[in-house]
Amino acid sequence: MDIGDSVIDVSGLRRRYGPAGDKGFEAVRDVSFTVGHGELFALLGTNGAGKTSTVELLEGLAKPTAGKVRVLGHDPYAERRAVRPRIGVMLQEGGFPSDLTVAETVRMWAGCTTGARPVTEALELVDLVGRRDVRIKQLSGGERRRLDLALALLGRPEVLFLDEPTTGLDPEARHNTWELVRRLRGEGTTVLLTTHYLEEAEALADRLAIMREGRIVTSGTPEAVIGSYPARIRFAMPVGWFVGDMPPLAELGVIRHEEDRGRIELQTQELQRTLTGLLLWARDKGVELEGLDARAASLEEAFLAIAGAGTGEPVAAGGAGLGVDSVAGRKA
Ligand SMILES: Nc1ncnc2c1ncn2[C@@H]1O[C@H](COP(=O)(O)OP(=O)(O)OP(=O)(O)O)[C@@H](O)[C@H]1O
Repeated sequence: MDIGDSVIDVSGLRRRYGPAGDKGFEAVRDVSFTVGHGELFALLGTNGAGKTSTVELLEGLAKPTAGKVRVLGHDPYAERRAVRPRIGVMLQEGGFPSDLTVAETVRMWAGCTTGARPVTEALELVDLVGRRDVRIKQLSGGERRRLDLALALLGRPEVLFLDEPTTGLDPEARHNTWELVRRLRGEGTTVLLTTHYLEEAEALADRLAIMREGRIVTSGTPEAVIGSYPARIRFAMPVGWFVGDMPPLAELGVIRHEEDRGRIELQTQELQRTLTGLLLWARDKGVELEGLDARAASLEEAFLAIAGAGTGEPVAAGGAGLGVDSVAGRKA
């Protein structure tokens, strides 16, 4: 399989809990996306947005109410036997017998896995070799999470589903997990990640989708999603100078500005143009822009604007349509 071939293909996916009509609840509403070979795709959204309900359909754990799912070219529910040995699944709750040790658990799991990695290799991947003889019930929450990951990786899966893989991990363990996920992706593993950590999605994802109320409301590369939100320039005007002394803000590409006790914030979709205009003006007038700070929007800002908005319709940034689409783009 070549890079770019689609490994996960989802179209018109719907999942309803309970009966049709008012008594039931449709958690996934017409979701479509593809994930290419060796790509890392992150599914984001607030609690209850429908991420787990979607991922469970991809893992073959439930049958969609409507729509199509293909993983490695197969229907993961109807053709579970063809798909299951080639995927690795890290659920939110592992739920292992708590009296077994770490090594016993991995060995037990390996017994049900074709072509399993040796126990030590699996534990090395997640830095748990030193904890191999500890009982599951004595592990910390973060250590259990790492064991969940080791088990998901046991069969050297071609497709890896990671449901909030770093929840409860300390910063070092989180960064180690990121490195491992990057390495696996570098080796050609396709990864579908759900996470509440936006910096995790920003650091790892080739593309991401933000869900709200069962629908994908935005998708694209992290750069494209972030780029559709305005950058901000902040500074303080020296005493005696006012915004009105500057060139007309619209001519500098400013789409919005705020002023609070001499602190100015300019928002722009054209950071370089606005900043250049501002700095040329300041130099010409000999104005010192105190505490000057210019930065692009963060994924967090974009996420809050998109995921937090009230309706099920695609969200507009600064009044304009987002226009961000699922054009494939890969991180180097
Ligand atoms: N078995 C179920 N029966 C009825 N409703 C359910 C069931 N499972 C989930 N839901 C509902 O479906 C919606 C989507 O839930 P889901 O777990 O997919 O969201 P999520 O995006 O994964 O949330 P989180 O970030 O909290 O894990 C929620 O409103 C939830 O209450």
